[in-house]
This record gives sequence, C-alpha cells and structure tokens, in this order.
Amino acid sequence: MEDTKVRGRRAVNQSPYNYTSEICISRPQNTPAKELSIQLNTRLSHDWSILYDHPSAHPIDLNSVPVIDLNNPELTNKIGKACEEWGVFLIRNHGIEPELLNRFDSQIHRLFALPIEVKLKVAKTQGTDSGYGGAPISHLFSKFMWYEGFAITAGSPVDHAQILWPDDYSSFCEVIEEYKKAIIPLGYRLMHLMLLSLGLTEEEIDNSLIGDSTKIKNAIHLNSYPACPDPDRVVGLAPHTDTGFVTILYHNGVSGLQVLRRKDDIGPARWVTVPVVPNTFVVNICDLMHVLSNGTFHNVVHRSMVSKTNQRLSAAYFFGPQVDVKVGPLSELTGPEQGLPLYRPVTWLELQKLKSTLHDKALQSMKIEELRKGA
Ligand SMILES: C=C1C[C@]23C[C@@]1(O)CC[C@H]2[C@@]12CCC[C@@](C)(C(=O)O1)[C@H]2[C@@H]3C(=O)O
Ligand SMILES: O=C(O)CCC(=O)C(=O)O
Ligand SMILES: [Fe+2]
Repeated sequence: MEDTKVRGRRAVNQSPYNYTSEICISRPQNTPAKELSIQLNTRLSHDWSILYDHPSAHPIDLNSVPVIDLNNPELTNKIGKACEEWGVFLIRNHGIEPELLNRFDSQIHRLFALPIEVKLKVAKTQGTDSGYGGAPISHLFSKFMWYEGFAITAGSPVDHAQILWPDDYSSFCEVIEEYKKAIIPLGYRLMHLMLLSLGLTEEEIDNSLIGDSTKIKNAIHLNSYPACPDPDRVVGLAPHTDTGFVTILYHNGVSGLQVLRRKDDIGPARWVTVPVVPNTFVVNICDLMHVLSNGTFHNVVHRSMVSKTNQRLSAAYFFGPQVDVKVGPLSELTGPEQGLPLYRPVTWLELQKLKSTLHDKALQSMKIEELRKGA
C-alpha cells in the first residue's frame, strides 16, 4: 500500500513527457537562471491533491449536457435554452465529414508523438502566441498541468510545420486548412442562431458584429493530455472559462472534459462529465458571448481531467472579436423595457489581461453597477 503511494507520488511529480518540458517551454526569455529556478521551485509538481479535493463528477448525471441535432425544426429555441441553462451543448448532424475528422485526428496525433526535442524547436516564445507549449493558463496556477498544446493563432502553421517535418509538412497544413474551411461556417451559423434565439431579427444580426466577418477573429488550439499513472491527483487543464464568443471542441473520444453545473433545483454546484457521443462537437459559451447577451447566456466553467490508460487529444476552435473591436451588450437587448446594460464594452485582449490579474472576478469588475460604486 505504502509502496503504491510512494510510486504514485513520484509519478505525478515527474513530467508527463519524461522531460521537464513545461520548464523549458515557459522560461521567459532573458530571465536569469537563478531567478527562474526560485520561481519554479514553488511549483515543481503535477500533484494537485493538496490544492483541490478533486470532487469527482457523477458518472451519469440524469440532467446531462444537452445534445442538439442541427436538423431539429426547433433548433433556435433548443440552442437558446442550452446557452442559458448550461452554456455548453453537443451538436450532431453538423455536416463535417468523419473522413476529414479522421485525417485531422491523425495529424494531431502525429504532432504530439514527435520527440520532445523536435517539438521544442517550435516552442512559443515571449511575445508570440503560436507554437508548442504548456497550458496557456499555467501562470494562474501553482501546479503543472498534465498537458501539452500547440496553438495556431495567425494564419497558416506552415513555418512551424516545415521545422517539425522538413520532408512532409504539407499533409499537416492541408488538413488544418480543410478543417478551418469546414468549421468557420459552422461557428458563424451557431452564433447567428444564438442571436436569433435572443430575439434579434435577421436584419439586426446582419448589422451586428456577429454579422460582419471582418470583425471576427479565430484561432485553433491543439491539446494533448497523455495517459497518467495516477489520474486522480493531476489536472489536465485547470478550471477556466474561454474568453471569446464561442468555442467548438473536437476530441478523440477519450472522456475527460467536465463542466461546472451551477446550483439548481436538482442540487448544489457540481462537476458534470461531458458525455462522449460519436460524431458530435462540444460547443462552449465564452465570456464575450455572455457580455453580448447582457448576461443571458452562461459562460461555462470547464476543466479537463486525464485518463489512466488513454491519451486524450482535442482541438479547440475559438471564435472571438478582432483585436480592436470592443464588445458590450447588444443594444437590441437593453432599453427602458429590457433593462440596463450590465457590462461596459471591452476588447478580447483587455478581458484576457483582466482575467490574468483578477481571475474569476474579471467580469464582475466590468459590471456597470460595480463601476458606479467605485466612482
Ligand atoms: C485565441 C485564444 C483563446 C485563448 C487565448 C488564445 O490566444 C489562444 C489560447 C486560448 C486559451 C486556451 C486555454 C484557455 C484560455 C482561456 C487560455 O488561457 O488560452 C484560452 C484563451 C481564451 O479563451 O481567451
Ligand atoms: O480539451 C478539452 O477537453 C478542453 C480544452 C479547453 O477547454 C480549451 O482549449 O480551452
Ligand atoms: Fe477552454
């Protein structure tokens, strides 16, 4: 028994890649080695058990995440209800070919299967947000996550792909391009349906920032959670909300994503495991969609847990506003009858910065009521 414990502790104190990859990846350029080692000594562990009680989600929650068929005649209402009550839902009949998803999956697998020293050649550096690295939210937490990622934020990944696979980089780039072409219209369709469900007319949607594709920016984040010998003591990706409008998540069918269900008639706040349903994507409502809807849609807190036996792979496609676009509550949703706007307008970057200092209190700090109190 004691032996198992000791082995378990060793296991989670090691890097999942048999290499201190997060240290190398996240070393800020120009940080003196001594200073860096002082910063890192406080968090040289993947063991979260002393920080979190790891409340495990019920394997089957009768009131589970909605699964929405995009061919459903009641589609708009169903999406509106899911965005309000859950802030997350699964979509089926989304029109993206399984054959494309299989090729996409193979390339994600191929990327993370590369030796660590090859992946580190395309590591994110300070000031860039594309490339290989640890969890982007890692600076907010005192422990390492059981995670590695690859971000494609601006255009094509060709420069990185050429370094990773000098002799065959095009198969990766081609599949990323095909995936983007398929997923972008799906994202626009979902955001359009969300605004319809809030009562906006087609014309109002066309005139809103959701109707103007030049105001929307997107990015893709490939995620890998290696299998872990002691999964109950580690966290794949720590609890967070996404900051943009919506995220469409592909995954390889290994369970792990959990959402925080708010307190309701059925019970207290609790983690719910998102079920694995073949041929579906997960759609998350993010912070700026919550703001745009004037608080009607729920920006869901989620986290990713890991498996003892299987590597979980996922690809998050983030849709948000262009850098210079400020997002506030839609004017159609506020007024003498509907009520006052709850939030001041904010850009994507501004909100990300607020979250890095104020954590889950960032949105609260943008509340107009809160600003008036401070004035
Ligand atoms: C487009 C993006 C969304 C994201 C920041 C990023 O520039 C690329 C990484 C994304 C991610 C993934 C994990 C959670 C998250 C909150 C984070 O810190 O990095 C999201 C960011 C976001 O939703 O803003
Ligand atoms: O991989 C997952 O299950 C979740 C990924 C995620 O939340 C993110 O990339 O923001
Ligand atoms: Fe997320």
